[in-house]
Parts: sequence; structure tokens; C-alpha cells
Amino acid sequence: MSKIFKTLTIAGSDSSGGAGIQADLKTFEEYGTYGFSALTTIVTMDPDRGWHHNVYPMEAALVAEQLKTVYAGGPVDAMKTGMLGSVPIIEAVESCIRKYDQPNVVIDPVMVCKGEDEVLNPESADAIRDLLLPLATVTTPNLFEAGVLSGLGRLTTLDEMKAAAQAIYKRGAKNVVIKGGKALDGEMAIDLFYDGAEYVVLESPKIEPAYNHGAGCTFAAAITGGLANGLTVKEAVAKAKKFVTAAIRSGYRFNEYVGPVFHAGYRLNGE
Ligand SMILES: Nc1ncnc2c1ncn2[C@@H]1O[C@H](COP(=O)(O)OP(=O)(O)O)[C@@H](O)[C@H]1O
Ligand SMILES: Cc1ncc(COP(=O)(O)O)c(C=O)c1O
Ligand SMILES: [Mg+2]
Repeated sequence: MSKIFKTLTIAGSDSSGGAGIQADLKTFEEYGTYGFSALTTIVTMDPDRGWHHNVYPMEAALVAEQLKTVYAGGPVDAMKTGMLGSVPIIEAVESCIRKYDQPNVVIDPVMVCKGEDEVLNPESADAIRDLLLPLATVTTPNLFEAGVLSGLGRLTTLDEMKAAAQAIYKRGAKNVVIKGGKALDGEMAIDLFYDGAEYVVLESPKIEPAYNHGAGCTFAAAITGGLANGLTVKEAVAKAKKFVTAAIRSGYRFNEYVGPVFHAGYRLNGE
């Protein structure tokens, strides 16, 4: 039997199944890896209040206890973070990555859910920037999050994305992927990769209807799966772009508010 590669997600629960820890574990499975998880928050969406999101963070000590369980088997091959929920949780994640000298760390700096443009918690955004970016093998902000992390505010062009990628790289992330995605105007879904030396533009035609709830989590989880399987960062990002594009194309309308990606789309329906 071939070696089993291990992946870990530290993220929130999305009961609607498209994003969060559910997206991550489904994607890890698609990559043929063994997925571990540590739950940080529970998110509910209320159909009686226009799909309003409620976020319930866990105690940081409970997150640390879950991580102790996971690491009882030694470091995993690659890990990712998603919604973290509070500064003490971010501190617990930082100390775990340092303690176990964890390689292949993907930081998805989740600050907003789609359709909402308020940062969930501004202190958490600062803590992600100051404590987690320096540990990131790769970080995957969406356009809004890249504006916050870089301090450049609203980004609207590829040149502004390049400036933001440089600023985020200077914060210590070894590789940066800014997802122009659904938020950048135009006919293409454009993401920008930067490793401190070169820019690579990854693009695909924008899919309509955009069943893209969970696309960001799925993209970061796919990068994590690729790294666990031994791909370089650049290869893992390029494959993840194909994987998430197929997942959006295979997505479906769940209700009047949301259409999630289908994580098995790449395997079942191809590119
Ligand atoms: N309508 C779409 N068509 C094609 N690709 C998309 C679409 N919406 C998002 N993507 C892609 O999905 C990934 C996640 O991007 P995005 O949805 O912007 O992130 P987030 O979910 O974190 O806000 C990126 O690779 C982005 O380019
Ligand atoms: C638990 C959780 N994590 C992350 C996200 C962000 O999801 P996306 O992949 O659409 O950025 C959401 C959005 O609803 C969520 O509920
Ligand atoms: Mg996201």
C-alpha cells in the first residue's frame, strides 16, 4: 500500500456543507489524503433573516486540546487554517505551528463570508497578519482580505493586486495568492500568485450562475492537498485553480440565498 499523506484543517463549521471544515475535509478526501480537523467556530445561516450569518467561536483551550489530539501522531504533511474566530484561538494556532515545526502551512485569512463586507472581527485580522502570515508557506486572501492585510484598502485592478501581494509577502508569507475571483470586475476570474520573485496570473472564464459558496475554502484546501502529495507550491496552486473551477461548474442552487460548490466536481465531471 502506498504511504498515507496527512492533512489538517483548523476552521469553522458550515452546516450548509459548502465552506469551512466540511469543504476542507471533502477536498482532502478528493486529493486522496487523510484529513484531520480542529473546530474553531460554528456558523449558522438563518433563512428567516435573509441568510444572516451567526458566528459562535469555541473556547481557545478546546481548540488547543483538539490540536493535541491531532499532533499525538506527529506533524501532518500539510495543514490549513480557515475561520479562526478569536485572538486567543489565533494564538493557540500560532503556538501549535511553532511547537511542532509544522511544514506546508496554508493560511486562508478568512475575514468575511461572501456577500458581507464587514470584517467579522478587526482584532482577529491584525492577529492573523502579525502572528500567522510569518508562518505561512502560502496565504490565500480574497480581494477584500488582501486589501485589509496589505493596508491598501479596496483593490480594483491587477496592478493594485500586485502591490498588495508585495506588501503581504513583506509580512512574511513565503507565497501569496490573491483571489480576484468573483470580486474583480471583468469576464475572467483572475487570481494572482507571487513568490517574491515572479507573478503568475491564473485565470478562467467567470462561471454563471456563480455557485461559489465555499470556493475560497475549497481552493485553499486543494492547495493543502497538493502540498501533502508532494507538489511544489506553484504546482499545487495551479492544480487547485483547476479543481475549484470544476467544483464551481458542478455547483448547485441550494436555496434562494446560496449555491455551494460541489467538491467532487473535478473527479466526476473533469476540468
Ligand atoms: N464565478 C466564478 N467563476 C470562476 N471562478 C470563480 C468564480 N467565483 C470565484 N472563483 C474562483 O474561486 C476561487 C475562490 O475565490 P473567491 O470566491 O473570490 O474567494 P472567497 O470564497 O475566499 O471569497 C478563486 O480561484 C476564484 O478565482
Ligand atoms: C465556517 C466558514 N468558514 C469559511 C467561510 C468562508 O467561505 P468561502 O470559501 O466562501 O470564502 C464561511 C462562509 O460561510 C464559513 O461559514
Ligand atoms: Mg474565503
